[in-house]
Amino acid sequence: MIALYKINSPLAEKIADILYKFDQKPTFYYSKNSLLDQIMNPLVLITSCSYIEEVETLHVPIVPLSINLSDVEKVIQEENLYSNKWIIVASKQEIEWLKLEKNLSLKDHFQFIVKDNLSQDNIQKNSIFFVSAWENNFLFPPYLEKNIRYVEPSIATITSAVRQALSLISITRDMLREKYQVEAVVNSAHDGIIAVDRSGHITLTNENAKHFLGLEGEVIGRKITDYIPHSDMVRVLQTGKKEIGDIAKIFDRQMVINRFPIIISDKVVGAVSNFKEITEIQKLEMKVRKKLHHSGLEAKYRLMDIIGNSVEVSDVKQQAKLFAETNATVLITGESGTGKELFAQGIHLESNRAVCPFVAVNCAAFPESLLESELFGYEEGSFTGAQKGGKQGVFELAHGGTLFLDEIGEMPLRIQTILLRVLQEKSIRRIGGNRTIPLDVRIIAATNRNLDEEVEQKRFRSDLYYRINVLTLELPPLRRRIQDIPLLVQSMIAQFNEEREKKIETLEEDVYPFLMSYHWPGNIRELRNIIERMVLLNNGPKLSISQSPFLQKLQRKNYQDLKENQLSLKQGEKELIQYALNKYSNKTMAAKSLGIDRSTLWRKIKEYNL
Ligand SMILES: Nc1ncnc2c1ncn2[C@@H]1O[C@H](COP(=O)(O)OP(=O)(O)OP(=O)(O)O)[C@@H](O)[C@H]1O
Repeated sequence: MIALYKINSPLAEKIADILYKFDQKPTFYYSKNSLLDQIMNPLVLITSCSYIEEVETLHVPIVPLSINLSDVEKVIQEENLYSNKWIIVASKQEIEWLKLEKNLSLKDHFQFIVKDNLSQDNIQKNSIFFVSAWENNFLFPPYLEKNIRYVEPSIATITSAVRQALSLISITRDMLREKYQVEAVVNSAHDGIIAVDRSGHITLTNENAKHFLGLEGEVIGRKITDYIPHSDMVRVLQTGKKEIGDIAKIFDRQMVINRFPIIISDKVVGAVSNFKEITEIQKLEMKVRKKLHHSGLEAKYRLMDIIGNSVEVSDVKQQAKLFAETNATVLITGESGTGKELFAQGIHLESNRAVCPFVAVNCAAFPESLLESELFGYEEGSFTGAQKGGKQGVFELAHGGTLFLDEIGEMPLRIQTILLRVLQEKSIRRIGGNRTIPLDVRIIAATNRNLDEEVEQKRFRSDLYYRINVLTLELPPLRRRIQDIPLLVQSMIAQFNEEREKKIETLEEDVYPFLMSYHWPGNIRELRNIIERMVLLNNGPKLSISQSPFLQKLQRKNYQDLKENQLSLKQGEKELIQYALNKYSNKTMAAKSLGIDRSTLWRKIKEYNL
């Protein structure tokens, strides 16, 4: 909107007509107070240059309107006033304005008198007085009436002022939009933000900054050093250098502070600082990790979900529970497929790190160079093909939680050395980076190798071995816990039924002896695979050997295995007989299920002391 300040008729009507042509509705104000009540955005004032000082303090754009010398010359020409002496009477400001005009042929012939200095002494009767239209309330002596000409700004002058006002409105609108945008950004930030000008006066701040710095009331325009006597922003103003990640105390709170110079045309014109409480960053970090954690960095199995009632498994579960209460590194040993990762997850979920990420990495799955970046991450540009912005390694992803290093026995010696340093220093350095990132990660390592032997063979660092071998969990192979097979099988059938939409109820009883006498080199993973294939290929309610080529194969394989290894054969036979005896209270039935006669069964019972 364009407001007209202290503009009387007939000039007011003239300006209003021009404004209407530009689709603008004129609004007239005659006192500063009425204007103060009405200030709205974006508002531009058109007023005589005589009143500029009056309205300057309103901080709205002003377009000065004045008569100009060509307006005066036009009157001279129209009335042919060439023989007279010409005096221009106007306010001090308007005269200054007129004197600035250039290239006018008659300029040097005018005498300028500020209206307040007009007196009998400087009034010469034969002069012609050109009085600015704004000064029409000045009282001239009656005998001079005929010598007075009131000069108004021409249509061209007014039109140019209106055009100026319109372009100011559009600039103001853009500036206001930007201002609101900056305010919204600054206020929506969780950081404290404060900016100062070249001389250290505060030009902008948000509520968080006020809160952290304990600022009250209007602080804009005040010196930053009034509040923070040794403010580091003063140094940034002097050096023009940004300072990132400074850690300092502000009123007992540990803050991370960034400071940036504001540079225009190579000159430091101010500085801006943002700061955040370290605890806030840690909370955010935790949130991000939790989010990541939900997208895959999560443990699923609790210790109580691990199936098995055998003494062997119950003991290990008991031990794992105790380990979960500590923060110490755990080494889980056991053959492949015995459930080492399951136990690692169980310990994590039982520990006070349960809400934080559980990250598993298989050290045997990566070539040396990739394993290093997988574990410790890398900085941008550290090698060809490195991801923009760098990449977090699993150590960083597991911060606050547990990192499961599976098959640690396969880790190359060079990486073992880095890992040892990380465990000692509790911090990592990304590849190609020079900053140290402190971390809180619990390590659970697993191996199916004999690490003592690996150390002896110098394939595993002894110092790393001692470091990770604080608490050891030894998982029994499946052949040493065959009593758990029926339970495992039932739970697997239930799971595959759900996954494959099948309705298999159980396994025929006569299958168990074969499953229980097999030596299971692949342990539970192998059992799982076999059951899964059987479920896939059967539609009846029960899984039986005759329906399953896999079981038949297993039967033959079992026989061969037993033949190859007399010890296993004996052990398998003993366990098989024990199973049959537990299962059938009647020895005839037990013998029948084993495919032997009663007397052989009795002999075996004696032989194995059953
Ligand atoms: N007690 C259990 N109950 C049910 N399933 C189990 C049990 N233990 C292991 N499994 C299953 O066996 C498979 C192998 O388990 P896991 O990966 O934990 O073994 P691992 O010892 O870590 O093997 P590897 O040494 O090969 O990495 C998984 O599919 C797991 O779900």
